[in-house]
Amino acid sequence: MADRKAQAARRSTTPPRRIAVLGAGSWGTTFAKILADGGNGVVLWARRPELAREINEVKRNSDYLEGINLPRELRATSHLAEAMRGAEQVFVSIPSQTLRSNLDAIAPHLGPSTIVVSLMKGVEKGTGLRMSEVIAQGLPVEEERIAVVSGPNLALEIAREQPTASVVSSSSLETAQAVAMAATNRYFRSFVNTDVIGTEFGGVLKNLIAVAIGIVDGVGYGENTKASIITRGLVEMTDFAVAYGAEAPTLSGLAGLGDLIATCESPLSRNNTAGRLLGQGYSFNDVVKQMNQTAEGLASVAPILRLAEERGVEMPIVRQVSQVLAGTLEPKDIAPHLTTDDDEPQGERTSDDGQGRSRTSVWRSLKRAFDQLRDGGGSAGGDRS
Ligand SMILES: NC(=O)c1ccc[n+]([C@@H]2O[C@H](COP(=O)([O-])OP(=O)(O)OC[C@H]3O[C@@H](n4cnc5c(N)ncnc54)[C@H](O)[C@@H]3O)[C@@H](O)[C@H]2O)c1
Ligand SMILES: O=P(O)(O)OC[C@H](O)CO
Repeated sequence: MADRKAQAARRSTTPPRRIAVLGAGSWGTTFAKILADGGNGVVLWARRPELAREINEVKRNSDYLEGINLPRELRATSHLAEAMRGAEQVFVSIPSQTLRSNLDAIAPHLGPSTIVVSLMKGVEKGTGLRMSEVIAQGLPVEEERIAVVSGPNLALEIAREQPTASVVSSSSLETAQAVAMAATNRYFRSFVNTDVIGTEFGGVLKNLIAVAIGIVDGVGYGENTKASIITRGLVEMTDFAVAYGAEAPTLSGLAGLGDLIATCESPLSRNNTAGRLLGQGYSFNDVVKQMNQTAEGLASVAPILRLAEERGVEMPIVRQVSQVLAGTLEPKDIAPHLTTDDDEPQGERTSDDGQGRSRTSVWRSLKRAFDQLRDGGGSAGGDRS
């Protein structure tokens, strides 16, 4: 309580932060609203001048957020330099597969202490890199000034100001806190952690499970099938992320389980919608043609399976999704029980008991926890306020 009061007092006495949001699609525009409603000075970069004009003149983004009134203080521009001038924090919200090609244009406008924040939930197809890794490769910014935001964040619900929480993660707790301070308002709360790998992979992997849920929904299966896929899906997500260095508790937090529930349950989810169309019998190409917004899961399936293979992680549900996308598995045959070629009954491996993880990943987690204790701290995973 005292903390909250101190925070509020600090907010009312500090001048507004200057913030740029790059990408005026549904999430970029919603996030710009979150930040503007948090008292920050926000400029939103839209590629199309007519969209920037609509946002400035009538405070609407009718293509992406129908019926939503945007804050009066929010400004938009189609000039990247103007959006980024003097920005302390730059939030990037464009499709993951387009990030790298935008970095050269962004780089010259970064200040020496600008924080760069990824709002994206995909991995790069060719390299399998997470978005924060692509940013680190392509921009002159140290790892400590890179953050990611991920959580159960369906844009339209938040644009309607429905209470929501999310996670800001950075290898620097100070950076995560600075971003979380900016990205908190009366309807949106940002928690922090330093598990960038877990937070980012949570957002990527839940998309793949949401495609699976959409597929079985489209076929007409009911709640048992979906609950089985969600539960087994969380095991796959945790096994994979831990094998790549994530803290297991992060996958049980907002950026893992939280986002998995939101995305699997909501018809607002584009990944879920894409899956439903596949389940109804549309081909992959038809689905891509019908989607007028970004469904990141479709591009992430192949690189995630490649990465899983490299570390010996089994991902039967994600593999079945890739087979449905390729047209080699009938949507009606997707099932959580197809986990092994072996007919022997398997022990149930849950996401929190560690038994399902390979010995190497359990060992890696233990070693990391031990190293943190030995080095006198650092922050473990889990969502912290
Ligand atoms: N919409 C959500 O609810 C939501 C929530 C959390 C995270 N995300 C993530 O945010 C990211 C953006 O998603 P979105 O929902 O805003 O997508 P969107 O399809 O609504 O908007 C994408 C935006 O990127 C722009 N864009 C497209 N190609 C581009 C290019 N080559 N260069 C620059 N800009 C380009 C488009 O003009 C548009 O403004 C995705 O990674 C998504 O997973 C979305
Ligand atoms: O619409 P989706 O499927 O991209 O999901 C949006 C958000 O990631 C939900 O947290």
